[in-house]
Amino acid sequence: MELEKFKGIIPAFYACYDDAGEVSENRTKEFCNYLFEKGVKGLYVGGSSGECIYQNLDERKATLKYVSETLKGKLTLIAHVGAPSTRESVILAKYAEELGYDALSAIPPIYFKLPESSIDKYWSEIIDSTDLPFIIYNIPQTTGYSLSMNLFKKMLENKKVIGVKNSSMPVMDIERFKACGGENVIVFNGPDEQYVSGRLIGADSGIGGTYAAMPELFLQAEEFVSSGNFTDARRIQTDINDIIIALCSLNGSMYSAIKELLKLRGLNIGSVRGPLEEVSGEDLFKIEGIKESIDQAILKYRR
Ligand SMILES: CC(=O)N[C@H](C=O)[C@@H](O)[C@H](O)[C@H](O)CO
Ligand SMILES: CC(=O)C(=O)O
Repeated sequence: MELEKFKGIIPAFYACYDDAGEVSENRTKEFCNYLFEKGVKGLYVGGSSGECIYQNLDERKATLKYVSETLKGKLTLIAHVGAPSTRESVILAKYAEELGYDALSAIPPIYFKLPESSIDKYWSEIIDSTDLPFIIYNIPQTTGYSLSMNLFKKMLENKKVIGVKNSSMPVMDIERFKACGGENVIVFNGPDEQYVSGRLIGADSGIGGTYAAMPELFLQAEEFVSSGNFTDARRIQTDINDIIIALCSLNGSMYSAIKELLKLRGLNIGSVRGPLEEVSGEDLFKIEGIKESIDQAILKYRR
């Protein structure tokens, strides 16, 4: 399996809505082109940032389709197909394969706290439904399940499993998954606030929810890491973290803050879907300052 195409900055794609809150073909395609022009490696479509659990099957399929129509063959496309039931996940997986996606990914089952045997079965049924490679999504803070080394090893016995996107907070988890998987397995850094440390401890690549808000800064961080310039890598991580903390300190959800920020950066992809809340009142004005910080950080490191 050729893993190079998965190595680089892979933003998690946001849900793109029109002003009435419906999935928007135009805005989805505009967002695709925006990120392509920034120079990212690929996209992770339909995950947390894609508001997957708030969209029905048709809406998720539409988004997968618009993205592949715009970027197939141009960027590495990963389809997140995790859904409440195995049945729906398999429908999405087969559809992503038809559309030419490069890989599938899924969170563990949500809502019921199921035993590990059910998680194994869930992922395996998705994997068996197509010929695509599969990336496990470990995100204990939202799913309540923390991937065990046992299940990780067991999943790796299936050659279609190429890696894990690890969003748990201890960077050591990345080191452990990498030590267990070795060279032929790809570990993606999840927490954007730890991109640099994740890469240093063994992550081969990154998939993140705030990359699309400031792709320039993550691309620059990656360049510092890969060229061994750790002083600047650490400095830019601090600038990134100040920005993420500012985005998360507003009323409303982080995704709403990011979408308002993107409007100031010249791209309108609508707002968020309830129960996610919109940023409102005084806090809306603070986003102007966050945009300034991003602009300044971009200039600071540009040579
Ligand atoms: C818990 C969560 O959503 N994690 C995302 C995925 O790994 C991250 O990319 C965050 O969006 C990011 O680190 C900001 O906190
Ligand atoms: C990485 C992320 O935020 C997502 O799952 O969409």
